[in-house]
Amino acid sequence: MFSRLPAAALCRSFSRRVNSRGLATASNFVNIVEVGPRDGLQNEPSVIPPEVKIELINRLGRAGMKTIEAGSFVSPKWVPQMAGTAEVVSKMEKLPDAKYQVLIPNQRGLNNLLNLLDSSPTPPVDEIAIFTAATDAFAKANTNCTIAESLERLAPVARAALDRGLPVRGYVSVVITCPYSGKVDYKKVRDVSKALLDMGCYEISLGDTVGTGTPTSVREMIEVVTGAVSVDKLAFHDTFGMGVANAIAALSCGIRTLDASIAGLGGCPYSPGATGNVATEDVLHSLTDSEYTTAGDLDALVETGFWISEKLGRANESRAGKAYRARKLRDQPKSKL
Ligand SMILES: CC(C)(COP(=O)([O-])OP(=O)([O-])OC[C@H]1O[C@@H](n2cnc3c(N)ncnc32)[C@H](O)[C@@H]1OP(=O)([O-])[O-])[C@@H](O)C(=O)NCCC(=O)NCCSC(=O)C[C@@](C)(O)CC(=O)[O-]
Repeated sequence: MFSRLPAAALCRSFSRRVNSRGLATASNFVNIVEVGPRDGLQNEPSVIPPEVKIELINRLGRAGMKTIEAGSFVSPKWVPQMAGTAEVVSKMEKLPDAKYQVLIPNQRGLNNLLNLLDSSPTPPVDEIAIFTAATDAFAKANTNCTIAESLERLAPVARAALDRGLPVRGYVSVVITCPYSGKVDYKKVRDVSKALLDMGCYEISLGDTVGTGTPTSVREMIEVVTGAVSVDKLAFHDTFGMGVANAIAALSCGIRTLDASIAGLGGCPYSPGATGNVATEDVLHSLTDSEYTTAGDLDALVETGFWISEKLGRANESRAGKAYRARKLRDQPKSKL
């Protein structure tokens, strides 16, 4: 099964193309960005010990995830759960063939990261992600400023990060619906994506933060955005039950990077009513025996999904994870149960 092979092995069988981050890509190779340790955990109500976050990142790396968002350097007053990110990234196991990124909201966050890099013998992270939104209402709720103000704030952050050799990924939230101002104008998604690319972002992740997207609306949105932005620089991120269907719709439009979160964890604290992200296990399962290939050991990810769900005392939201676990229990000899 392709999805269980390491990325390097998968890529060898395709004509190689190297993107701006140096990762080998092929026309049907899908990069999955594992956002569980950041987006997945940021909204959890109880304090998660750093050792659990570190173990989660380590397990995801060992399960073959090639891009892992390890945490964020945001204000702890806004998102208390991410307060210990410096400790987490300093102590996590950093595998040489994986990329680790952190989310940065402003110059203060970047300075905190750069101080950490300066005092670390080896860089704990490889790149940063910056974020804004397609509506002023959401940008204000999430970052206390309008879109225009956020772009003004982020431009020097991106420049400084690039000067330090840190590639920058861009997020645009609420690309379909805004929880505060309703249906989103896709032209705004296009313009904000372009502004982030002009700042030097190597890729834009389009977030259906509320999770109201359907394959039809996702295609419509991508069609408008790709009028101005090259398609291989887009990624798709989803937070609700249409995630897998929307991910497949995005792939059919040429998107080759998908954000996903182990066990379907997460969501933005400033998107009221939204449930978790599309589960990594579900995305991997949906690519099984398909025209697409990806990295990641599905068995190890299923176990990791159950492990973190148990640690958090919550239900595992991955349908595929639950089905694989049930099958394994069914197939196990009775003596081992
Ligand atoms: C942007 C700000 C900081 C503006 O917040 P603000 O209140 O306007 O900023 P401020 O400069 O007035 O700072 C407020 C306090 O925070 C401190 N502070 C300020 N910055 C930092 C920092 N970097 N690190 C540590 N501390 C910081 C600052 O020092 C001050 O402390 P005080 O003086 O009151 O003691 C705030 O709104 C913020 O941190 N927002 C982040 C919210 C967030 O993390 N949301 C979730 C991530 S986005 C997401 O999940 C969506 C995504 C990306 O996954 C895609 C999708 O699905 O849509």
